[in-house]
Amino acid sequence: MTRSPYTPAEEIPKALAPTGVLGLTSAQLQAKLDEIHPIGSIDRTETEWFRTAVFYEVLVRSFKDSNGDGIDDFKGLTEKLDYLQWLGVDCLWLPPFYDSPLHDGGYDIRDYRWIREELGTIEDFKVFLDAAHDRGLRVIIDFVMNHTSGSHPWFQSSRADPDDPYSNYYVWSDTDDAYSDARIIFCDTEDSNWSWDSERKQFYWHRFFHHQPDLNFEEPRVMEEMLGAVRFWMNLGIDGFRLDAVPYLIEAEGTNCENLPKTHQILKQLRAMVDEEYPGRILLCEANQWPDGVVEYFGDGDECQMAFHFPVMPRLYMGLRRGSRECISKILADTPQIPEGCQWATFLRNHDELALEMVFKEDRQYMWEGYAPEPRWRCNLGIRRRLSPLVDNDDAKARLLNAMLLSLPGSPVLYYGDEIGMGDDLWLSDRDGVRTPMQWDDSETAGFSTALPEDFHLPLIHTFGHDPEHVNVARQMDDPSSLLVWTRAMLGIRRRHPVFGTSEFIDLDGADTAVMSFLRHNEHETILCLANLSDTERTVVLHLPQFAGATGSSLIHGQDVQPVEADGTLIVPLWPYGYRWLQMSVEEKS
Ligand SMILES: OC[C@H]1O[C@H](O[C@H]2O[C@H](CO)[C@@H](O)[C@H](O)[C@H]2O)[C@H](O)[C@@H](O)[C@@H]1O
Ligand SMILES: [Ca+2]
Repeated sequence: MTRSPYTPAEEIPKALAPTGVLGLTSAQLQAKLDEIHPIGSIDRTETEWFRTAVFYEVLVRSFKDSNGDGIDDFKGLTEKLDYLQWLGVDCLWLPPFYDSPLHDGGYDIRDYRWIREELGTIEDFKVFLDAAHDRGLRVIIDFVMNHTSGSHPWFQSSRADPDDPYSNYYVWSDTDDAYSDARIIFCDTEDSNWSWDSERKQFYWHRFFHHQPDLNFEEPRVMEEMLGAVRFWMNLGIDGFRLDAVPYLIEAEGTNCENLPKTHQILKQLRAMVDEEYPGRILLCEANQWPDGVVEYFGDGDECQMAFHFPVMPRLYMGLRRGSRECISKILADTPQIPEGCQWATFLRNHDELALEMVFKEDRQYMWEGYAPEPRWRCNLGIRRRLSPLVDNDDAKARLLNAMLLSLPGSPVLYYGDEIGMGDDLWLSDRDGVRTPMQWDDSETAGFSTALPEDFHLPLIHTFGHDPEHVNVARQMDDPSSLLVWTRAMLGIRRRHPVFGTSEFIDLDGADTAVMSFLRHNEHETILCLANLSDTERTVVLHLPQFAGATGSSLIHGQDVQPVEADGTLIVPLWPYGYRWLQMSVEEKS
Protein backbone atom coordinates (compact mmCIF):
# COMPACT_ATOMS: atom_id res chain seq x y z
CA MET A 1 0.00 0.00 0.00
CA THR A 2 1.41 3.41 -0.89
CA ARG A 3 0.36 6.86 0.06
CA SER A 4 0.88 10.11 -1.76
CA PRO A 5 3.11 12.59 0.05
CA TYR A 6 1.53 14.16 3.07
CA THR A 7 -1.59 16.16 2.20
CA PRO A 8 -0.66 19.83 2.38
CA ALA A 9 -2.81 21.85 4.73
CA GLU A 10 -4.57 23.74 1.94
CA GLU A 11 -5.81 20.48 0.44
CA ILE A 12 -7.42 19.13 3.59
CA PRO A 13 -11.07 18.53 2.84
CA LYS A 14 -13.12 21.21 4.48
CA ALA A 15 -15.90 18.75 5.20
CA LEU A 16 -14.91 17.12 8.43
CA ALA A 17 -15.70 13.53 7.56
CA PRO A 18 -13.30 11.20 9.35
CA THR A 19 -10.13 11.11 7.31
CA GLY A 20 -8.75 7.84 5.93
CA VAL A 21 -5.80 6.61 3.95
CA LEU A 22 -6.02 6.14 0.20
CA GLY A 23 -9.58 7.35 0.37
CA LEU A 24 -10.62 4.10 2.06
CA THR A 25 -12.82 4.03 5.11
CA SER A 26 -11.50 2.10 8.10
CA ALA A 27 -13.88 -0.77 7.35
CA GLN A 28 -12.76 -0.97 3.71
CA LEU A 29 -9.13 -0.96 4.73
CA GLN A 30 -9.73 -3.69 7.27
CA ALA A 31 -11.56 -5.82 4.72
CA LYS A 32 -8.64 -5.44 2.33
CA LEU A 33 -6.10 -6.40 5.00
CA ASP A 34 -8.21 -9.29 6.32
CA GLU A 35 -8.08 -10.84 2.87
CA ILE A 36 -4.30 -10.93 3.15
CA HIS A 37 -3.93 -11.61 6.87
CA PRO A 38 -6.75 -13.22 8.81
CA ILE A 39 -7.04 -12.29 12.50
CA GLY A 40 -4.59 -14.26 14.68
CA SER A 41 -5.19 -16.56 17.61
CA ILE A 42 -6.10 -14.18 20.43
CA ASP A 43 -9.19 -15.15 22.40
CA ARG A 44 -11.38 -12.07 22.35
CA THR A 45 -13.80 -13.54 24.86
CA GLU A 46 -11.09 -13.43 27.51
CA THR A 47 -11.80 -9.93 28.80
CA GLU A 48 -9.58 -9.83 31.90
CA TRP A 49 -6.36 -11.07 30.31
CA PHE A 50 -4.51 -7.89 31.30
CA ARG A 51 -4.81 -8.64 35.03
CA THR A 52 -2.34 -11.50 34.87
CA ALA A 53 -0.29 -10.29 31.91
CA VAL A 54 3.32 -9.15 31.89
CA PHE A 55 3.80 -6.23 29.52
CA TYR A 56 6.97 -5.35 27.60
CA GLU A 57 7.59 -1.86 26.23
CA VAL A 58 9.49 -2.04 22.96
CA LEU A 59 10.54 0.95 20.90
CA VAL A 60 9.90 -0.02 17.29
CA ARG A 61 12.84 2.16 16.25
CA SER A 62 15.40 0.50 18.49
CA PHE A 63 14.77 -3.22 18.45
CA LYS A 64 15.86 -4.75 15.14
CA ASP A 65 16.57 -3.26 11.76
CA SER A 66 15.56 -5.53 8.88
CA ASN A 67 16.66 -3.48 5.88
CA GLY A 68 20.07 -2.13 6.84
CA ASP A 69 19.19 1.56 7.18
CA GLY A 70 20.14 1.63 10.87
CA ILE A 71 16.57 2.15 12.04
CA ASP A 72 14.47 -0.69 13.35
CA ASP A 73 11.22 -1.45 11.56
CA PHE A 74 8.16 -3.63 11.79
CA LYS A 75 9.79 -6.40 9.76
CA GLY A 76 12.69 -6.45 12.22
CA LEU A 77 10.33 -6.49 15.18
CA THR A 78 8.44 -9.39 13.57
CA GLU A 79 11.73 -11.31 13.26
CA LYS A 80 12.24 -10.92 17.01
CA LEU A 81 8.81 -12.11 18.13
CA ASP A 82 10.21 -15.58 18.80
CA TYR A 83 12.59 -14.02 21.32
CA LEU A 84 9.74 -12.21 23.07
CA GLN A 85 7.68 -15.38 23.17
CA TRP A 86 10.68 -17.26 24.56
CA LEU A 87 11.14 -14.59 27.23
CA GLY A 88 7.56 -15.16 28.34
CA VAL A 89 5.93 -11.75 28.16
CA ASP A 90 2.23 -11.55 27.33
CA CYS A 91 1.63 -8.17 25.77
CA LEU A 92 3.81 -5.70 23.88
CA TRP A 93 3.36 -1.96 24.28
CA LEU A 94 4.59 0.03 21.31
CA PRO A 95 5.21 3.75 21.86
CA PRO A 96 4.10 5.94 18.93
CA PHE A 97 5.15 4.83 15.47
CA TYR A 98 2.78 7.20 13.67
CA ASP A 99 3.92 9.66 11.05
CA SER A 100 5.82 12.32 12.99
CA PRO A 101 8.64 14.84 12.62
CA LEU A 102 10.16 13.08 15.66
CA HIS A 103 10.81 16.09 17.84
CA ASP A 104 9.51 14.15 20.85
CA GLY A 105 10.26 10.52 20.11
CA GLY A 106 7.06 10.21 18.05
CA TYR A 107 4.77 11.68 20.74
CA ASP A 108 4.38 14.52 18.24
CA ILE A 109 1.93 12.94 15.81
CA ARG A 110 1.43 14.32 12.30
CA ASP A 111 -1.03 11.70 11.10
CA TYR A 112 -3.05 9.41 13.39
CA ARG A 113 -3.61 6.89 10.62
CA TRP A 114 -0.20 6.46 9.10
CA ILE A 115 3.09 4.84 10.03
CA ARG A 116 6.44 6.62 9.74
CA GLU A 117 7.79 5.40 6.44
CA GLU A 118 11.18 4.34 7.84
CA LEU A 119 9.36 1.81 10.04
CA GLY A 120 7.36 0.15 7.28
CA THR A 121 3.85 0.13 5.89
CA ILE A 122 0.42 -0.54 7.34
CA GLU A 123 0.69 -4.01 5.77
CA ASP A 124 3.99 -4.58 7.61
CA PHE A 125 2.25 -3.59 10.81
CA LYS A 126 -0.59 -5.99 10.13
CA VAL A 127 1.83 -8.84 9.37
CA PHE A 128 3.61 -8.05 12.65
CA LEU A 129 0.35 -7.93 14.60
CA ASP A 130 -0.91 -11.22 13.24
CA ALA A 131 2.45 -12.88 13.85
CA ALA A 132 2.35 -11.63 17.45
CA HIS A 133 -1.18 -12.94 17.90
CA ASP A 134 -0.18 -16.29 16.39
CA ARG A 135 2.37 -16.56 19.19
CA GLY A 136 -0.20 -15.64 21.84
CA LEU A 137 1.30 -12.18 22.28
CA ARG A 138 -1.06 -9.23 22.51
CA VAL A 139 -0.16 -5.74 21.34
CA ILE A 140 -1.20 -2.35 22.67
CA ILE A 141 -0.11 0.90 21.08
CA ASP A 142 0.30 4.44 22.31
CA PHE A 143 -2.36 7.00 21.56
CA VAL A 144 -1.65 10.68 22.11
CA MET A 145 -4.95 12.54 22.46
CA ASN A 146 -3.78 15.62 24.28
CA HIS A 147 -1.73 17.19 21.51
CA THR A 148 -0.47 16.81 17.98
CA SER A 149 2.72 17.86 16.29
CA GLY A 150 2.74 21.50 15.22
CA SER A 151 3.22 20.19 11.69
CA HIS A 152 -0.05 18.25 11.78
CA PRO A 153 -2.21 19.60 8.94
CA TRP A 154 -4.94 20.40 11.46
CA PHE A 155 -2.64 22.82 13.24
CA GLN A 156 -1.30 24.28 10.01
CA SER A 157 -4.84 24.87 8.91
CA SER A 158 -5.92 26.21 12.28
CA ARG A 159 -3.16 28.79 12.41
CA ALA A 160 -3.68 29.87 8.82
CA ASP A 161 -7.29 30.87 8.98
CA PRO A 162 -9.47 31.63 12.01
CA ASP A 163 -12.54 30.91 9.86
CA ASP A 164 -11.25 27.52 8.78
CA PRO A 165 -13.15 24.43 10.02
CA TYR A 166 -9.99 23.46 11.89
CA SER A 167 -9.64 26.84 13.54
CA ASN A 168 -11.14 25.64 16.81
CA TYR A 169 -9.15 22.37 16.96
CA TYR A 170 -6.55 23.94 19.23
CA VAL A 171 -6.63 26.23 22.25
CA TRP A 172 -6.05 29.82 21.09
CA SER A 173 -5.94 33.04 23.09
CA ASP A 174 -5.13 36.69 22.53
CA THR A 175 -3.13 36.74 25.74
CA ASP A 176 -0.79 34.36 27.49
CA ASP A 177 -2.14 34.83 30.99
CA ALA A 178 -4.98 32.29 31.08
CA TYR A 179 -4.72 29.07 33.10
CA SER A 180 -1.78 30.43 35.04
CA ASP A 181 -2.15 27.79 37.77
CA ALA A 182 -1.07 25.02 35.40
CA ARG A 183 2.47 23.75 36.08
CA ILE A 184 5.08 23.51 33.35
CA ILE A 185 5.91 19.85 32.83
CA PHE A 186 8.91 20.11 30.52
CA CYS A 187 10.55 22.67 32.77
CA ASP A 188 14.05 22.14 31.31
CA THR A 189 13.03 23.53 27.94
CA GLU A 190 9.76 25.46 28.25
CA ASP A 191 9.07 28.57 30.31
CA SER A 192 5.38 28.90 29.50
CA ASN A 193 2.45 26.75 28.46
CA TRP A 194 1.60 29.41 25.86
CA SER A 195 3.51 30.15 22.64
CA TRP A 196 2.97 32.92 20.15
CA ASP A 197 1.95 32.01 16.62
CA SER A 198 3.07 34.70 14.23
CA GLU A 199 0.68 33.56 11.51
CA ARG A 200 -2.58 33.54 13.44
CA LYS A 201 -1.26 36.28 15.72
CA GLN A 202 -2.52 34.55 18.81
CA PHE A 203 -1.07 32.38 21.53
CA TYR A 204 -1.68 28.61 21.52
CA TRP A 205 -1.72 26.32 24.55
CA HIS A 206 0.70 23.40 25.01
CA ARG A 207 1.36 21.30 28.13
CA PHE A 208 4.54 19.78 26.71
CA PHE A 209 7.00 21.07 24.09
CA HIS A 210 6.05 24.27 22.26
CA HIS A 211 5.93 22.24 19.03
CA GLN A 212 3.10 20.09 20.50
CA PRO A 213 -0.05 22.25 20.54
CA ASP A 214 -2.83 20.87 22.75
CA LEU A 215 -6.01 19.79 21.02
CA ASN A 216 -9.17 21.54 22.11
CA PHE A 217 -11.62 18.99 23.50
CA GLU A 218 -14.27 21.68 23.89
CA GLU A 219 -14.58 21.32 20.11
CA PRO A 220 -16.77 18.21 19.52
CA ARG A 221 -15.18 17.45 16.16
CA VAL A 222 -11.85 16.83 17.89
CA MET A 223 -13.41 13.95 19.81
CA GLU A 224 -14.92 12.62 16.58
CA GLU A 225 -11.45 12.62 15.02
CA MET A 226 -10.04 10.75 18.03
CA LEU A 227 -12.78 8.13 17.97
CA GLY A 228 -12.21 7.66 14.25
CA ALA A 229 -8.49 7.08 14.77
CA VAL A 230 -9.15 4.67 17.64
CA ARG A 231 -11.50 2.66 15.41
CA PHE A 232 -8.91 2.63 12.65
CA TRP A 233 -6.32 0.80 14.80
CA MET A 234 -8.87 -1.35 16.63
CA ASN A 235 -10.15 -2.51 13.25
CA LEU A 236 -6.63 -3.59 12.37
CA GLY A 237 -6.78 -5.88 15.42
CA ILE A 238 -4.74 -4.24 18.20
CA ASP A 239 -5.53 -5.23 21.78
CA GLY A 240 -5.74 -1.76 23.25
CA PHE A 241 -4.14 1.61 23.79
CA ARG A 242 -1.85 3.27 26.26
CA LEU A 243 -3.46 6.67 26.56
CA ASP A 244 -0.70 9.25 26.81
CA ALA A 245 -0.89 12.29 29.07
CA VAL A 246 -4.64 12.14 29.69
CA PRO A 247 -4.85 14.41 32.75
CA TYR A 248 -4.40 17.45 30.54
CA LEU A 249 -7.23 17.04 28.02
CA ILE A 250 -9.35 19.90 29.39
CA GLU A 251 -8.37 23.34 30.67
CA ALA A 252 -10.36 25.50 33.07
CA GLU A 253 -9.59 28.85 34.68
CA GLY A 254 -8.84 28.75 38.39
CA THR A 255 -7.71 25.10 38.31
CA ASN A 256 -4.37 23.43 37.68
CA CYS A 257 -5.89 22.08 34.45
CA GLU A 258 -5.36 18.45 35.49
CA ASN A 259 -7.90 15.65 36.10
CA LEU A 260 -10.93 17.87 35.46
CA PRO A 261 -14.44 16.34 35.42
CA LYS A 262 -14.84 16.88 31.67
CA THR A 263 -11.59 14.99 31.08
CA HIS A 264 -13.15 12.00 32.81
CA GLN A 265 -16.31 12.37 30.72
CA ILE A 266 -14.20 12.18 27.58
CA LEU A 267 -12.55 8.97 28.75
CA LYS A 268 -15.89 7.45 29.72
CA GLN A 269 -17.16 8.22 26.24
CA LEU A 270 -14.13 6.55 24.71
CA ARG A 271 -14.47 3.49 26.96
CA ALA A 272 -18.17 3.12 26.18
CA MET A 273 -17.37 3.04 22.47
CA VAL A 274 -14.55 0.50 22.97
CA ASP A 275 -16.72 -1.77 25.14
CA GLU A 276 -19.52 -1.68 22.67
CA GLU A 277 -17.53 -2.10 19.48
CA TYR A 278 -14.34 -3.85 20.64
CA PRO A 279 -14.98 -5.85 23.83
CA GLY A 280 -11.85 -7.32 25.38
CA ARG A 281 -9.59 -4.47 24.26
CA ILE A 282 -8.07 -2.29 26.95
CA LEU A 283 -7.30 1.32 27.78
CA LEU A 284 -4.17 1.86 29.89
CA CYS A 285 -4.03 5.32 31.35
CA GLU A 286 -0.84 7.32 31.72
CA ALA A 287 -1.65 9.82 34.44
CA ASN A 288 1.39 10.85 36.42
CA GLN A 289 -0.57 11.70 39.57
CA TRP A 290 -0.88 10.79 43.24
CA PRO A 291 -2.81 7.54 43.91
CA ASP A 292 -6.10 9.22 44.82
CA GLY A 293 -5.93 11.21 41.57
CA VAL A 294 -5.08 8.20 39.41
CA VAL A 295 -7.83 5.97 40.77
CA GLU A 296 -10.31 8.43 39.30
CA TYR A 297 -9.16 7.20 35.88
CA PHE A 298 -10.70 3.79 36.59
CA GLY A 299 -14.00 5.61 37.10
CA ASP A 300 -16.60 3.19 38.42
CA GLY A 301 -14.99 0.58 36.24
CA ASP A 302 -16.21 2.59 33.24
CA GLU A 303 -13.04 4.51 32.33
CA CYS A 304 -9.63 2.86 31.85
CA GLN A 305 -9.16 -0.80 32.83
CA MET A 306 -5.54 -0.08 33.71
CA ALA A 307 -3.48 2.85 35.00
CA PHE A 308 0.22 3.24 35.66
CA HIS A 309 1.06 3.50 39.34
CA PHE A 310 3.58 6.36 39.09
CA PRO A 311 4.14 6.96 42.84
CA VAL A 312 5.18 3.42 43.70
CA MET A 313 8.00 3.33 41.11
CA PRO A 314 10.42 5.93 42.61
CA ARG A 315 9.75 4.54 46.09
CA LEU A 316 11.14 1.17 45.07
CA TYR A 317 14.44 2.90 44.31
CA MET A 318 14.13 5.09 47.40
CA GLY A 319 13.47 2.05 49.61
CA LEU A 320 16.46 0.28 48.11
CA ARG A 321 18.79 3.19 48.80
CA ARG A 322 17.47 3.68 52.32
CA GLY A 323 17.50 -0.05 53.02
CA SER A 324 13.96 0.29 54.25
CA ARG A 325 10.54 -0.75 53.03
CA GLU A 326 8.73 2.05 54.84
CA CYS A 327 8.12 4.41 51.92
CA ILE A 328 6.90 1.49 49.76
CA SER A 329 4.54 0.18 52.43
CA LYS A 330 3.21 3.67 53.01
CA ILE A 331 2.39 4.47 49.39
CA LEU A 332 0.68 1.11 48.97
CA ALA A 333 -1.32 1.70 52.14
CA ASP A 334 -2.30 5.13 50.78
CA THR A 335 -3.45 3.62 47.48
CA PRO A 336 -7.24 3.33 47.39
CA GLN A 337 -9.00 0.15 46.28
CA ILE A 338 -9.66 0.03 42.56
CA PRO A 339 -12.92 -1.13 40.98
CA GLU A 340 -13.51 -4.80 40.29
CA GLY A 341 -11.91 -5.97 37.07
CA CYS A 342 -9.33 -3.16 36.94
CA GLN A 343 -5.58 -3.40 37.38
CA TRP A 344 -2.52 -1.26 38.10
CA ALA A 345 0.38 -1.21 35.68
CA THR A 346 3.68 -1.13 37.56
CA PHE A 347 7.15 -0.50 36.19
CA LEU A 348 10.75 0.20 37.08
CA ARG A 349 11.81 2.11 33.99
CA ASN A 350 10.40 3.25 30.68
CA HIS A 351 11.35 5.41 27.69
CA ASP A 352 11.11 8.62 29.75
CA GLU A 353 13.17 9.88 32.62
CA LEU A 354 12.56 8.17 35.97
CA ALA A 355 9.75 10.55 36.89
CA LEU A 356 10.03 12.22 40.30
CA GLU A 357 6.93 14.36 40.07
CA MET A 358 5.02 12.21 42.57
CA VAL A 359 7.47 12.46 45.47
CA PHE A 360 7.93 15.16 48.10
CA LYS A 361 10.58 17.80 47.52
CA GLU A 362 13.02 16.41 50.09
CA ASP A 363 12.63 12.89 48.69
CA ARG A 364 13.34 14.19 45.18
CA GLN A 365 16.51 15.79 46.47
CA TYR A 366 17.44 12.49 48.13
CA MET A 367 16.85 10.61 44.88
CA TRP A 368 18.89 13.12 42.86
CA GLU A 369 21.77 12.98 45.33
CA GLY A 370 21.80 9.20 45.37
CA TYR A 371 20.99 8.31 41.82
CA ALA A 372 21.90 11.39 39.77
CA PRO A 373 24.58 13.40 41.55
CA GLU A 374 25.63 14.96 38.24
CA PRO A 375 23.14 17.49 36.82
CA ARG A 376 23.61 15.92 33.37
CA TRP A 377 21.90 12.80 34.67
CA ARG A 378 18.72 14.73 35.44
CA CYS A 379 15.91 15.63 33.09
CA ASN A 380 13.05 17.93 34.04
CA LEU A 381 12.18 16.67 37.54
CA GLY A 382 13.49 13.17 36.91
CA ILE A 383 16.55 11.05 36.20
CA ARG A 384 17.44 9.96 32.68
CA ARG A 385 19.14 6.65 33.43
CA ARG A 386 18.40 2.98 32.83
CA LEU A 387 17.80 0.40 35.54
CA SER A 388 21.22 -1.29 35.50
CA PRO A 389 23.35 1.90 35.79
CA LEU A 390 20.93 3.20 38.44
CA VAL A 391 21.79 0.23 40.63
CA ASP A 392 25.53 0.46 39.83
CA ASN A 393 25.32 -2.54 37.51
CA ASP A 394 24.71 -4.64 40.62
CA ASP A 395 22.85 -7.77 39.55
CA ALA A 396 21.61 -8.52 43.07
CA LYS A 397 19.89 -5.13 43.32
CA ALA A 398 18.41 -5.42 39.81
CA ARG A 399 17.01 -8.87 40.65
CA LEU A 400 15.58 -7.66 43.95
CA LEU A 401 13.78 -4.74 42.28
CA ASN A 402 12.44 -7.03 39.57
CA ALA A 403 11.34 -9.64 42.12
CA MET A 404 9.39 -6.92 43.91
CA LEU A 405 7.92 -5.60 40.67
CA LEU A 406 6.76 -9.10 39.76
CA SER A 407 5.15 -9.83 43.13
CA LEU A 408 3.62 -6.54 44.30
CA PRO A 409 0.07 -5.67 43.16
CA GLY A 410 -0.32 -4.80 39.49
CA SER A 411 0.71 -6.05 36.08
CA PRO A 412 4.43 -5.44 35.53
CA VAL A 413 5.60 -3.51 32.48
CA LEU A 414 9.21 -4.32 31.55
CA TYR A 415 11.32 -1.99 29.45
CA TYR A 416 13.20 -3.47 26.49
CA GLY A 417 16.86 -4.13 27.23
CA ASP A 418 16.45 -4.09 31.00
CA GLU A 419 16.15 -7.89 30.94
CA ILE A 420 19.83 -8.01 29.93
CA GLY A 421 20.90 -5.02 32.05
CA MET A 422 21.51 -2.59 29.20
CA GLY A 423 23.24 0.71 29.96
CA ASP A 424 22.57 4.31 28.95
CA ASP A 425 24.35 7.13 27.12
CA LEU A 426 24.16 10.40 28.99
CA TRP A 427 25.73 12.37 26.18
CA LEU A 428 22.66 11.94 24.01
CA SER A 429 20.03 14.64 24.23
CA ASP A 430 16.72 14.64 26.09
CA ARG A 431 15.72 11.01 26.89
CA ASP A 432 17.51 9.39 23.93
CA GLY A 433 20.18 7.94 26.22
CA VAL A 434 17.74 5.25 27.38
CA ARG A 435 16.44 4.52 23.88
CA THR A 436 19.53 3.10 22.17
CA PRO A 437 19.58 0.01 19.90
CA MET A 438 18.90 -3.38 21.47
CA GLN A 439 22.07 -5.43 22.01
CA TRP A 440 21.55 -8.86 20.46
CA ASP A 441 25.12 -10.12 20.24
CA ASP A 442 28.74 -9.05 20.68
CA SER A 443 29.38 -8.18 17.04
CA GLU A 444 30.35 -4.70 15.90
CA THR A 445 26.71 -3.94 15.09
CA ALA A 446 25.37 -5.74 18.18
CA GLY A 447 23.18 -7.78 15.80
CA PHE A 448 20.88 -4.78 15.50
CA SER A 449 21.44 -3.98 11.85
CA THR A 450 23.63 -4.63 8.85
CA ALA A 451 24.31 -0.89 8.59
CA LEU A 452 27.53 0.57 9.94
CA PRO A 453 27.15 1.50 13.61
CA GLU A 454 27.87 5.16 12.76
CA ASP A 455 24.71 5.10 10.61
CA PHE A 456 22.46 3.86 13.40
CA HIS A 457 19.71 6.30 14.37
CA LEU A 458 21.24 6.34 17.86
CA PRO A 459 24.70 5.05 18.78
CA LEU A 460 25.22 1.74 20.53
CA ILE A 461 26.13 1.89 24.20
CA HIS A 462 29.91 1.94 24.49
CA THR A 463 30.40 2.35 28.24
CA PHE A 464 32.74 -0.40 29.42
CA GLY A 465 30.74 -3.11 31.15
CA HIS A 466 27.52 -2.13 29.41
CA ASP A 467 28.81 -2.35 25.83
CA PRO A 468 27.51 -5.11 23.50
CA GLU A 469 30.62 -7.18 24.09
CA HIS A 470 29.63 -7.57 27.74
CA VAL A 471 25.86 -7.15 27.63
CA ASN A 472 23.98 -8.96 24.89
CA VAL A 473 21.13 -11.41 24.44
CA ALA A 474 23.15 -14.23 22.84
CA ARG A 475 25.69 -14.37 25.65
CA GLN A 476 23.04 -14.34 28.36
CA MET A 477 20.88 -16.97 26.65
CA ASP A 478 23.85 -19.31 26.93
CA ASP A 479 24.46 -18.53 30.58
CA PRO A 480 22.07 -20.19 33.05
CA SER A 481 23.10 -17.71 35.76
CA SER A 482 22.42 -14.60 33.64
CA LEU A 483 19.89 -11.86 34.36
CA LEU A 484 18.08 -12.78 31.14
CA VAL A 485 17.63 -16.46 32.03
CA TRP A 486 16.63 -15.46 35.57
CA THR A 487 14.05 -12.99 34.22
CA ARG A 488 12.60 -15.67 31.97
CA ALA A 489 12.35 -18.10 34.89
CA MET A 490 10.63 -15.48 37.07
CA LEU A 491 8.12 -14.71 34.32
CA GLY A 492 7.44 -18.44 34.02
CA ILE A 493 6.72 -18.69 37.75
CA ARG A 494 4.46 -15.67 37.60
CA ARG A 495 2.54 -17.12 34.68
CA ARG A 496 1.98 -20.39 36.54
CA HIS A 497 0.61 -18.47 39.55
CA PRO A 498 -2.16 -16.09 38.48
CA VAL A 499 -2.51 -15.20 42.18
CA PHE A 500 0.12 -12.50 41.55
CA GLY A 501 -2.23 -10.71 39.21
CA THR A 502 -5.61 -11.14 40.76
CA SER A 503 -5.27 -11.55 44.51
CA GLU A 504 -5.42 -9.55 47.66
CA PHE A 505 -2.22 -7.89 48.88
CA ILE A 506 -1.56 -8.08 52.62
CA ASP A 507 1.45 -6.16 53.91
CA LEU A 508 2.76 -7.98 57.00
CA ASP A 509 4.80 -4.97 58.16
CA GLY A 510 7.17 -6.55 60.72
CA ALA A 511 9.67 -5.05 63.12
CA ASP A 512 12.61 -5.19 60.74
CA THR A 513 11.98 -2.36 58.29
CA ALA A 514 14.77 -3.61 56.01
CA VAL A 515 12.50 -6.46 54.96
CA MET A 516 9.25 -6.13 53.07
CA SER A 517 7.04 -9.14 53.72
CA PHE A 518 3.61 -9.57 52.22
CA LEU A 519 1.03 -12.17 51.24
CA ARG A 520 -0.61 -12.60 47.88
CA HIS A 521 -3.70 -14.58 48.62
CA ASN A 522 -6.80 -15.89 46.87
CA GLU A 523 -9.10 -18.86 47.29
CA HIS A 524 -6.63 -21.15 45.51
CA GLU A 525 -3.30 -20.29 47.07
CA THR A 526 -1.26 -18.03 49.30
CA ILE A 527 2.23 -16.89 48.50
CA LEU A 528 4.46 -15.25 51.08
CA CYS A 529 6.85 -12.80 49.43
CA LEU A 530 9.95 -11.50 51.19
CA ALA A 531 12.40 -8.84 50.01
CA ASN A 532 15.49 -7.70 51.87
CA LEU A 533 16.22 -4.11 50.86
CA SER A 534 19.44 -3.94 52.83
CA ASP A 535 23.02 -4.93 52.09
CA THR A 536 23.25 -7.18 55.16
CA GLU A 537 21.92 -10.66 55.89
CA ARG A 538 18.63 -10.66 57.76
CA THR A 539 16.68 -13.27 59.65
CA VAL A 540 12.99 -12.64 59.20
CA VAL A 541 10.76 -13.74 62.06
CA LEU A 542 7.06 -13.72 61.22
CA HIS A 543 4.05 -14.67 63.26
CA LEU A 544 1.59 -16.46 61.00
CA PRO A 545 -0.84 -18.39 63.24
CA GLN A 546 -3.09 -19.09 60.28
CA PHE A 547 -0.28 -21.25 58.87
CA ALA A 548 0.79 -23.02 62.08
CA GLY A 549 2.32 -26.39 61.20
CA ALA A 550 2.37 -25.60 57.49
CA THR A 551 5.36 -25.26 55.23
CA GLY A 552 6.41 -22.57 52.82
CA SER A 553 7.87 -24.04 49.63
CA SER A 554 10.02 -21.78 47.58
CA LEU A 555 8.79 -21.10 44.07
CA ILE A 556 12.18 -19.75 43.07
CA HIS A 557 14.89 -21.63 44.88
CA GLY A 558 14.23 -25.30 44.19
CA GLN A 559 14.19 -27.55 47.27
CA ASP A 560 13.99 -24.73 49.79
CA VAL A 561 11.14 -25.53 52.23
CA GLN A 562 10.57 -23.45 55.36
CA PRO A 563 8.49 -24.99 58.18
CA VAL A 564 6.06 -22.88 60.18
CA GLU A 565 6.27 -23.82 63.86
CA ALA A 566 3.26 -25.04 65.83
CA ASP A 567 2.77 -21.59 67.35
CA GLY A 568 2.82 -19.97 63.89
CA THR A 569 6.40 -18.70 64.00
CA LEU A 570 8.20 -18.72 60.69
CA ILE A 571 11.92 -17.93 60.54
CA VAL A 572 13.47 -17.29 57.15
CA PRO A 573 17.06 -16.22 56.50
CA LEU A 574 17.64 -13.75 53.68
CA TRP A 575 20.98 -12.85 52.14
CA PRO A 576 21.78 -9.20 51.29
CA TYR A 577 19.20 -7.98 48.74
CA GLY A 578 17.67 -11.48 48.98
CA TYR A 579 14.10 -12.32 48.06
CA ARG A 580 11.86 -15.36 48.46
CA TRP A 581 8.44 -16.40 47.20
CA LEU A 582 7.08 -19.15 49.46
CA GLN A 583 3.94 -21.01 48.59
CA MET A 584 2.14 -21.82 51.84
CA SER A 585 1.05 -25.43 51.86
CA VAL A 586 -2.14 -25.51 53.92
CA GLU A 587 -5.35 -23.63 53.63
CA GLU A 588 -5.59 -20.72 55.99
CA LYS A 589 -7.53 -21.61 59.15
CA SER A 590 -10.58 -19.46 59.61
O1 LIG B 1 3.70 13.52 24.78
C1 LIG B 1 4.47 14.24 25.71
C2 LIG B 1 5.06 13.29 26.69
O2 LIG B 1 3.99 12.49 27.12
C3 LIG B 1 4.36 11.45 27.96
O3 LIG B 1 4.88 12.11 29.05
C4 LIG B 1 4.82 11.67 30.29
O4 LIG B 1 6.17 11.65 30.66
C5 LIG B 1 6.72 12.82 31.14
C6 LIG B 1 8.16 12.60 31.41
O5 LIG B 1 8.93 12.66 30.25
C7 LIG B 1 5.96 13.11 32.40
O6 LIG B 1 6.59 14.15 33.07
C8 LIG B 1 4.52 13.44 32.05
O7 LIG B 1 3.77 13.65 33.23
C9 LIG B 1 3.89 12.32 31.30
O8 LIG B 1 2.65 12.67 30.75
C10 LIG B 1 5.32 10.52 27.22
O9 LIG B 1 5.58 9.36 27.98
C11 LIG B 1 6.58 11.28 26.89
O10 LIG B 1 7.51 10.47 26.22
C12 LIG B 1 6.19 12.46 26.04
O11 LIG B 1 7.31 13.27 25.85
CA1 LIG C 1 -4.96 19.87 27.05
